[in-house]
Amino acid sequence: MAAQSTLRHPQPTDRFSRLFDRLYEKLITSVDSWQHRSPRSKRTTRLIAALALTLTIITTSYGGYRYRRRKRKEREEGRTLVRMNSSKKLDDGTRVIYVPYKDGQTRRVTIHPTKATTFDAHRRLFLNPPVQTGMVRDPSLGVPSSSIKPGMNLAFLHQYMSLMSIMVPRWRSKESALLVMLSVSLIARTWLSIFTAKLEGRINGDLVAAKGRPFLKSLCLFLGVGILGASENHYIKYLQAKVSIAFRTRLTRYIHDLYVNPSMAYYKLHNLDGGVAHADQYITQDVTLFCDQAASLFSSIGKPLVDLFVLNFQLYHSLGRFGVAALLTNYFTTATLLQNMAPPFGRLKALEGLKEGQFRALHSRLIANAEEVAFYAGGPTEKVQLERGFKELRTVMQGLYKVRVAYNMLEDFVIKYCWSASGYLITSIPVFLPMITQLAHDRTTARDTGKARLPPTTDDSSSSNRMTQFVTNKNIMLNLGDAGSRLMYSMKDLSELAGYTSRVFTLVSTLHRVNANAYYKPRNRYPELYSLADVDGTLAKSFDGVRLENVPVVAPALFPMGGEELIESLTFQVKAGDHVLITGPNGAGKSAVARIVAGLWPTFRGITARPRVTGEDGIMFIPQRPYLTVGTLRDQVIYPHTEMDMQQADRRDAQLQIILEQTRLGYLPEREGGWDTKKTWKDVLSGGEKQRMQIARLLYHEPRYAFIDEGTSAVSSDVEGLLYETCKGVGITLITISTRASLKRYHDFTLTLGLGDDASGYEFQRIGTQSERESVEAEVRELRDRLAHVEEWKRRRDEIDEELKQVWTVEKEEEAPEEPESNATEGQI
Ligand SMILES: Nc1ncnc2c1ncn2[C@@H]1O[C@H](COP(=O)(O)OP(=O)(O)OP(=O)(O)O)[C@@H](O)[C@H]1O
Repeated sequence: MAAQSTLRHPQPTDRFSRLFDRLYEKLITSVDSWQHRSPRSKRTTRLIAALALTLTIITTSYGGYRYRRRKRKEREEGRTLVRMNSSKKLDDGTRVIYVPYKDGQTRRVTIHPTKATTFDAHRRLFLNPPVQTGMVRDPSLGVPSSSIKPGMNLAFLHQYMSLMSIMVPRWRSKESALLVMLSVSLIARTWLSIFTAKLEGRINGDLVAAKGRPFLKSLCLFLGVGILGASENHYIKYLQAKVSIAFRTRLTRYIHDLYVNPSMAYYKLHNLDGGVAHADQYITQDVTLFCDQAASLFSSIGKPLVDLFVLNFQLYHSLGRFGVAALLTNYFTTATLLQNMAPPFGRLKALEGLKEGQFRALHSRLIANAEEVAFYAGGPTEKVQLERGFKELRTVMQGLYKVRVAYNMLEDFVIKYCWSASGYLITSIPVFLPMITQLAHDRTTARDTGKARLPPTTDDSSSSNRMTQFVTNKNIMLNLGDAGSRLMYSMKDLSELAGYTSRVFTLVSTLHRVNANAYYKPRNRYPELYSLADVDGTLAKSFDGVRLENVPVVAPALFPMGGEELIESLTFQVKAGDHVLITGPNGAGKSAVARIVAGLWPTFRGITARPRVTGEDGIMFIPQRPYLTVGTLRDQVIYPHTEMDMQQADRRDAQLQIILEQTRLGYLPEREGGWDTKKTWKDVLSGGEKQRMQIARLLYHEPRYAFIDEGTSAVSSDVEGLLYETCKGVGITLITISTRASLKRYHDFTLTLGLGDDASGYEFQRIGTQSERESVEAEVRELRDRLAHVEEWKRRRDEIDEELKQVWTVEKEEEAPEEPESNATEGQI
């Protein structure tokens, strides 16, 4: 028979080849028909093609040129911005930062702010969880009740999924891609485990049957697979770390957007809401632990689950239904047993986090107030507090480790020994009871070899086969045991994750409550008077001036308690050019007025009106305690501007120098080594210098109105006057809070608080008017009257002393009756 020509197409036999051929023929036919239909000659076609090619080359080159030019410009801009350690802020709030990259290059990173619509959508998840989760207890509290204990329950599922919607915002996000890559790697790793188990089985089988060549071949393959397996393991760990960082980045940015924003949640959270103490610890430590655990969840739970599924499927082929059923029964029984005996790790972890935060806060406090404590020599007292904080933390930690060690012992015994023993028992089924698994074995072999049944075997080959099968099964069992134990261990991780999830969820939901002002009035009853659910006033921010109309001055209490009323109803107005001095005794509520106007404290009733913007052309507040920021000397003057803002405002260092001269701080740049010097300014500058620096800030920003709260109390009186005159000279309307009557000369009005018997009265007067003079005279008269009584009070005090002496003498005599008697006896003798 003639050999078939190799040039001839062999007849495609499979379905795929037939489909391919059909498609290919269709394509050729359509190209032919298009050529026949085209009226153009070959020359025209060539001309068009040449033109198209030229055009493509030109546009591509131009595009490439523009791309390179843009990149170069970006690099140059990046270098400048990196040098200035600054960032660009776009109109939509997007920040572009340039970070150093390899070999002096820079990389542009764009940070988009979280959209308002995203916050709106999430608010429902965080403030109104489904009823089934059991998290809604008291709707008036606004946030889900924290009384739900962290653990494996529906509340945890809801909390976890809500946080996941922040960390993986879209299917097409970078985080989704990372998770897909991680899942694929985990599946690949499982496949490699099975492959290795089979290979080991084959190596052992070849060894028993003394087959040299196949043995060496399998050994080489084993080494190759080993390289893949080892790299795969580390790649999985790398991916897991990347997922954790990506999660943390998303979550931290989201929390920062909620925490440090124009609604000043960073102030309100601690001073008004109180739902979360030590937010710093939540943001730094708990978020990190949560992200690490959440990222490792995919490996610690996802991988064992995939392993269990795939490996059980494999075992089903070798051990049959009976084996797998026995195996699964064993797993479920022990898993249920362990689950029921597991201590509440989630709750304990959450408690540990809380105590850790409190201990850290004590240390932060000591660092922040080191000088004051040192002056008082208060070290021993502070130490007692620190040790108390640590003792509380230690008690929780010890409790956690105690319950953990007992549980771990049980877990290890069950997983390592009971499971291994039952594993060996089940693996031996095909050896001792071949009839049970014969069917499955035949089916598997048929699939592997393509034959329906194995040929009859000799004794040697049958023992080699048994060896191969046993080692394969044993390895798969070991992998299965490992997967099962990892799943069991991860249950503990899961319950710890529940603790972190609960803490992070509480932080995010409380921040949502603060931002949305979600303090609802309770149904069927009145809210606490002057609580956050009882705010009926208005803060209007589009007024040229400062005006309070029937506003009660209330020192607020933490939600849901009611605040303390300092002044029942305050009304006054400050127009441009009318400088006002707010005065009165300590604690009368002077700074409270500034807090209400700044929007830190609520306007419970009435109307507060103020300019829209803070800073230039608006209003500025100089707080009682001077604040110095982290950064250069320049940053101290321009705060809250950054260097970038200063450039955009077209301001120069020379102008800053003039401002410092005006505040008598002109020597600072030279003394400190220039504008770019970075120091801990809080410790470098004296009390008076700090206050003068605050006035320098005022002169830099030139607002229309400025509240100065005891801003010059440490400044010498000659410089004080000069500072006030300079501020007035540049057109700033001053609203000064001070107890110094001497400051009246720089102001036009006084608002005196704390008048009357209960110190809740007030008076708003123009300085120098008849009534103001009369009220000052009345005050002086009152003081004189009081002084006139001093001699009388002294006399009365002496009388009381005399009376008391007599009482004490009588008491003493009554207390010691024995002594006179003995004296008398002595006298008689
Ligand atoms: N964050 C706060 N939460 C609750 N109450 C506060 C808070 N800050 C201050 N208070 C209270 O409000 C009252 C008024 O405080 P404010 O600071 O306005 O007094 P002041 O008149 O400025 O006194 P001083 O002259 O001592 O500065 C005080 O009784 C004070 O204890």
